[in-house]
Amino acid sequence: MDMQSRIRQLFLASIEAKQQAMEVITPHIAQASEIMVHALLNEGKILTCGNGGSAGDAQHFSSELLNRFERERPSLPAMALTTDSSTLTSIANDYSYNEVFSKQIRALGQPGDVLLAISTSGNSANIIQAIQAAHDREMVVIALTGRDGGGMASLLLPEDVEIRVPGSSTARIQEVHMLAIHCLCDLIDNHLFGSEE
Ligand SMILES: O=C(CO)[C@@H](O)[C@H](O)[C@H](O)[C@H](O)COP(=O)(O)O
Ligand SMILES: [Zn+2]
Repeated sequence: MDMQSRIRQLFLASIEAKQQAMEVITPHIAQASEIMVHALLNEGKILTCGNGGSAGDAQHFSSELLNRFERERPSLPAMALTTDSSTLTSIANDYSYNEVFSKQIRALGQPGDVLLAISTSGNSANIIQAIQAAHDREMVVIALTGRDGGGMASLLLPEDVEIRVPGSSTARIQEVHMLAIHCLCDLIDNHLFGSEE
């Protein structure tokens, strides 16, 4: 296959992944945005984590809250747990890579805060431990997953929300995760600062 055909094929696969996901995850994105708005209105903050591309997604979301999304508005409290290399390397070195997020959550998480936990497989051990730590700190968990939700899905409590993207390609699931994150930013801004068409 030539390069341009391959690129078109990838675009079409991404469009199809988004169309399939739209039917399934729309209500869960709405529910997740309500939980985040409730936390932000009650002095809560949002902590985010993920590995690889999902670490980038976690940072993408927190920067849009901390700085701005599409309009001028006050900064909102969010923090990615993926960025402090001293903390990450020392926890991984002294304890285990599986604890790089959970240890930070046990220190920073407060009751009423939200954890946005991102994993396409739902099976990354450090994300699973992050969810356990968030529950211990009485935080609500929003899980962005894929495939069958993995170990993350079975850990969630009734007050948590899973946004599970159908499909099995990590790349396609990540592309839908990014759209879901922008939906969350849009819904949060509209709720807190008035709707914009
Ligand atoms: O971005 C990509 C693939 O598109 C990779 O970096 C990918 O995020 C990494 O392999 C992650 O470690 C996968 O973890 P997870 O989504 O299963 O939790
Ligand atoms: Zn990637």
